[in-house]
Amino acid sequence: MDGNPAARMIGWWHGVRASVRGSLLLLVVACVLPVALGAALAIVEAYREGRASLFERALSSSRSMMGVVDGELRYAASGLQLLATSPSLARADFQAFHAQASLALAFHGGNNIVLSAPGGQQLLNTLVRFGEPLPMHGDPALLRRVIATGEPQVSDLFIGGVTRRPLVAVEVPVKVDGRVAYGLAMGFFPERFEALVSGLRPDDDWVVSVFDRHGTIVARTHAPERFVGQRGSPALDEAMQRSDSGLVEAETLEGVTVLAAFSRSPVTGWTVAVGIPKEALLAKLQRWVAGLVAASLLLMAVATVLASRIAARLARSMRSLVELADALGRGEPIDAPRQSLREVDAVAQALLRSSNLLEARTLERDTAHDATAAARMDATRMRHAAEHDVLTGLPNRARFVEELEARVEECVARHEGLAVFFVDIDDFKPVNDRYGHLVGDELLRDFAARLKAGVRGTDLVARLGGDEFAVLLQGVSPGEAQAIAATLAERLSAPYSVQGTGLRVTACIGIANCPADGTSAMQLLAVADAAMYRAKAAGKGGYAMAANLVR
Ligand SMILES: Nc1nc2c(ncn2[C@@H]2O[C@H](COP(=O)(O)OP(=O)(O)OP(=O)(O)O)[C@@H](O)[C@H]2O)c(=O)[nH]1
Repeated sequence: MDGNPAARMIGWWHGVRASVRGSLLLLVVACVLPVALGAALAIVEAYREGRASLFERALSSSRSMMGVVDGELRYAASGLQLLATSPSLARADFQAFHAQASLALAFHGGNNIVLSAPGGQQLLNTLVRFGEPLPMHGDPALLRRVIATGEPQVSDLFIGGVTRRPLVAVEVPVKVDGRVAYGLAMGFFPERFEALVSGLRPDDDWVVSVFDRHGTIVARTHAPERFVGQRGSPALDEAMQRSDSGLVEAETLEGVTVLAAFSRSPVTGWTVAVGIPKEALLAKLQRWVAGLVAASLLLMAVATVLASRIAARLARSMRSLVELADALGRGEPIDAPRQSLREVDAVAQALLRSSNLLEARTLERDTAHDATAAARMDATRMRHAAEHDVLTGLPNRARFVEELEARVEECVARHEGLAVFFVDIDDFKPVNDRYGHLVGDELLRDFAARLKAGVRGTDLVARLGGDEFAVLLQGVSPGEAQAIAATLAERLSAPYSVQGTGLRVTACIGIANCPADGTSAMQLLAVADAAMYRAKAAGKGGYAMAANLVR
């Protein structure tokens, strides 16, 4: 048993009796399947690349949005720093500063400007008319950081003291005589940042969120009223805690699966996250897959139809070849009409040539056979004519002598008895003379028949010529021969009726016995002839043994 799987496979393949149609369909599947698989792999690869490219776009978008947010805050800080140098502040002329701050606010996207004492008491708020009572600083921690560092600071999301709404602020220190005398802040509503990042999105589906240093949503392009103030989705939140920028597949707070990228600002510690719905990518993939499936099915259908047609055509051609071959096998003449397939046509023409050749050979053989049969018939006829008498149909002298020679040899070898009768009609000439030769002929035929009927079927009766006949009796003793001759002479002398004429003739029989009277055909015939003459001499109508004359 061959253990090689490849050899076993080849062996199995050779053992399979497949139809043309089945083989062609297998070919179709074998061709289409790898193409479809290749296309599927290409789609998967394209999906991977598309995913990577989307991540890349999301990341670069998050960086550029972060830059814009940073720019806005920086711009606010620089505006505040400029405002902080106002002589009105040095003079503590807050009313004049209120007017200056309100004017400066118009050049920024901020909501208000607030001046606070180091202890947290708001001294001035552009949202409130000068002189009216003011609340405490909304984000005391921010003020403390500003005082502690002497540098501009950006807040986290907090609830504004006047607006009672979530907002963020940029605050700078106002130094008088070298020490921080106030905190000057510009507040922003989340909508300001929403507007900034929204304008940078290439697609409205993109979900962009701006987070403060603690991961709280400061602004959001989608449903800000629901989610500002909350933390991001757990996966994104976790990723943002781990690193300053990165990529993550996560669900938004609404439950939409997105490919998200985030970047943290090294300046403010804020983070911008951009989420691109995966659905768009999947929809594209679905379109590709649907296209691939449709193309594969179409290709398969077209190929199957073509294969079926080719198979049907081949099968038809093959069937016609089988019919031709069967007809050829039966030896029938065949007609091979032109086939549409070149190879099949070549076989059909070859079968036609074979048929023609076979027909020609058969004709030749039949002709030769007919000639042989005719020749054989002629030879048989000639042989028969050469060995038989035309009138009576009995073997003639030559045949009788030939047979006698053979039988004599046998009898001598076996020590068996054999007798030869020489029979001659008495006074036949007068019959001819009186009744004519036709009557004579008829009488000769009747005589021959009676002679034949008077001996055994195995005995050979021959006409030697004229009115002379001979009989060969094998296996008889001289005594038996004599008895047979006596009976025969008796029967032969009974009246004949020829053409309505009653005739009476007798015959003389000369008997020679082998081996007593001779051991050769000619010898025995001559002895019998002599005995017959002796019988005639004795008075006709009798028989005579070679040695003795009886009656
Ligand atoms: N009708 C007919 N006659 C034949 C034929 N052959 C020989 N003969 C005749 O047979 C006759 C024989 O006569 P013969 O030999 O003289 O003998 P026979 O007349 O019988 O006289 P015996 O023999 O002495 O008794 C001849 O007249 C032949 O012409 C034949 O085929 N047909």
